Amino acid sequence: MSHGWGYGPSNGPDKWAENFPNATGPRQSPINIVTKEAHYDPSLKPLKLRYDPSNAKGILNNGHSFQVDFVDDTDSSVLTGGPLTGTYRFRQFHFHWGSSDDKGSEHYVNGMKFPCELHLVHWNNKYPSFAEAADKPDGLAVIGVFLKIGAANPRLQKVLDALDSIKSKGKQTTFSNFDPRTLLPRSLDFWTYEGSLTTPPLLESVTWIVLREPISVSPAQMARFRNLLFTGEGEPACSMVDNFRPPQLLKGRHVLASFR
Ligand SMILES: NS(=O)(=O)c1ccc2oc(NC(=O)c3ccccc3)nc2c1
Ligand SMILES: [Zn+2]
Repeated sequence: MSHGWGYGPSNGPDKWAENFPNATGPRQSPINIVTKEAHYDPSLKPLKLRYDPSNAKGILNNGHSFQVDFVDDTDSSVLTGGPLTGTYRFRQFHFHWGSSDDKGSEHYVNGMKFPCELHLVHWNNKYPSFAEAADKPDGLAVIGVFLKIGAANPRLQKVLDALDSIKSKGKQTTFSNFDPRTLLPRSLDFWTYEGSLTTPPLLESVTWIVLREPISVSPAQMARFRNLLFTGEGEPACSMVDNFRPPQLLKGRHVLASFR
């Protein structure tokens, strides 16, 4: 059985190009955001997020991260505004993190890494489904939020408390009545650029919207992310840590800023 992609020495980001040719494409993510080179664009609109907490469906360990899935068969949880044209339906959020607090984020800011990064994944409702949207240049919009070490974040508690029941790959449980807006910082100032999924198949279909203001996470809370396993029940346990792709070449792209 060919080993699937992952984050280890034999199947990690440096090996992905062997099976996923997008890996060397012109609009790959993540990137290092050099703030002085981000151009303020007054035509960018404020982000508009409307999430219906009752759309929360479940939480799943997918073997690469864990994700909280939302029902996306109506326009009840959507993202509009910012750099976007049209309406993007919210589908799921997930995280990337490190084995220690000095790494973990996928995007960097002026070369600075954060211990964790939250991604909220949305798809353009001009397409019939996520799958149909996922390979279109304007198909997806992902909001990235940095987590920085500080006081314990009470908004993370419900998510962290659910992790005990999805420790190994393939495990899932119900997760209901949750408003992802509670995970966002006060300011919705953002950088935006055209990029890709940061995991295989690395589809170049993502308008990235990375928030400038991080939210807090405590070292004890970070430890709970690291209790998860990449591996399934009955396999030799491998801690789910360092599930991040390093920054990719800009290849001529420009990053825009919604703020001066
Ligand atoms: N790190 S990332 O770039 O945000 C990223 C990377 C890879 C992803 O694959 C999916 N698939 C679905 O959400 C999905 C939604 C509905 C049905 C099947 C899959 N979302 C992703 C986000
Ligand atoms: Zn992600």
